[in-house]
Amino acid sequence: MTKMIIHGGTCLSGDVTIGGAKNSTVALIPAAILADTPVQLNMVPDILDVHNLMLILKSMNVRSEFADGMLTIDPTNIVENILPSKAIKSLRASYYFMGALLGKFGEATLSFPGGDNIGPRPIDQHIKAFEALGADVTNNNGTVHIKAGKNGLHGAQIFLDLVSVGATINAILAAVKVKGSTVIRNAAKEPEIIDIVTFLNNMGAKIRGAGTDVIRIEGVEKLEAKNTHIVIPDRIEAGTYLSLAAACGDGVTVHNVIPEHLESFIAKLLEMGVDLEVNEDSIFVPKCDHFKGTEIKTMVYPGFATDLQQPITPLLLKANSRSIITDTIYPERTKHIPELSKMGANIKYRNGSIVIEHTDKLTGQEVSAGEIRAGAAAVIAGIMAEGTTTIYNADNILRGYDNIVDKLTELNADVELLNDDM
Ligand SMILES: CC(=O)N[C@H]1[C@@H](OP(=O)(O)OP(=O)(O)OC[C@H]2O[C@@H](n3ccc(=O)[nH]c3=O)[C@H](O)[C@@H]2O)O[C@H](CO)[C@@H](O)[C@@H]1O
Ligand SMILES: C=C(OP(=O)(O)O)C(=O)O
Repeated sequence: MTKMIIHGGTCLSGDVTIGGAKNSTVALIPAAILADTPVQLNMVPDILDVHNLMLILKSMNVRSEFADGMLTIDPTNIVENILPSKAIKSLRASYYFMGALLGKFGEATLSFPGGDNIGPRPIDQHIKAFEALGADVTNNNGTVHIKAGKNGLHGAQIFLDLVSVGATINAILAAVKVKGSTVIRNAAKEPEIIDIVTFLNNMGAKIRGAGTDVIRIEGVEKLEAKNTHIVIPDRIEAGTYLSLAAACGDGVTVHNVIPEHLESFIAKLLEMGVDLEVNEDSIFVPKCDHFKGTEIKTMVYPGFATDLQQPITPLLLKANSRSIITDTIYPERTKHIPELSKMGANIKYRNGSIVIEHTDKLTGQEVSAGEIRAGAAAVIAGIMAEGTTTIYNADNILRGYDNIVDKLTELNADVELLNDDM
């Protein structure tokens, strides 16, 4: 495990460039095994999730190489194999191998996926989709076995009971090479889903409607990569740096942003009085001294992302009035509260909502990154605080923040990573 040391109190300025989206990349990599040719992805973020997915690929004899944001994956010699359960459990998105392997071999056996500890994360809707496509699914002590039933896989009508990013993508991966027509209704609309569908369609898939709540798929026999797929920018990483820049910046430009992917987040910052300058693919955050508290409810896209409720919290501590956050997606996503409280934050969990009051001063402390975005909140709080903050379990941050130490250092923050045993 790794710890992050932050000497707080610095004022940030300059430029930061956002990497490719974690939540696209972690689906694109499993999707790549459906290809009948080698595949190239560009703008791939250098994050632990990518390295763990590469280990899973290796266990299936799929060669991958990663350098300077370019990831090459060659699935042409893929074999069915037992997947390494440590790597599977290190991240949530390993569940995309369920859909991808089912689509490739008509069968998948996987341990239950890991990922952030943010409350219950069932996969019943993924299973519902696989079953609708004709698969039999069993779960034996955390090992999920999915196998095409005696009539094989077939196109299907899938109605998701709730809007799920993972179930939508898994249904697409399972159905893209299945004979016949599949329709996914009540599908999630996140930009990452459009990215995966763009990747598949460029290889010959026939998928329409990504970005709406009805996705229609005509199964195809072959998927052949003819060009390099460029991963979309990470809207959650962008939101994290925007929050950081508003909380402790003296003029910061965040580059490689698609502002349309961040509309609800940008609207909140503007509503609070953060005077953002939104350009075509960058956002300038000026020095901000006064802003108001606000109310936030996390929602499915295009609503306010659950993954940004913790990163915006340290900024809300600086507002001159109370803020309230209600996470409707993951109501138990509160691992940051005890850690920020230790640092002096006036923050409480009350009646299912997070109540944040103005806090004059944060002080450096020893805290833990209980999950990726709780870790992001601790990083921002640590930079705002007086003194030194040590964040344990920093691997959770490195799961999804590309080159975070270099990016923060470039902005003038005093941050380093150390092995926990030092
Ligand atoms: C790798 C990845 O892309 N992770 C993102 C993805 O996670 P993930 O795909 O796991 O999240 P979902 O969109 O599936 O979850 C949304 C809600 O549906 C519930 N649910 C989901 C599936 C299911 O079968 N049954 C069920 O009840 C979940 O518990 C949650 O309350 O979307 C989340 C919500 O935007 C983000 O926080 C994660 O960063
Ligand atoms: C919850 C998250 O990730 P994952 O689904 O990969 O655990 C996140 O990125 O905030």
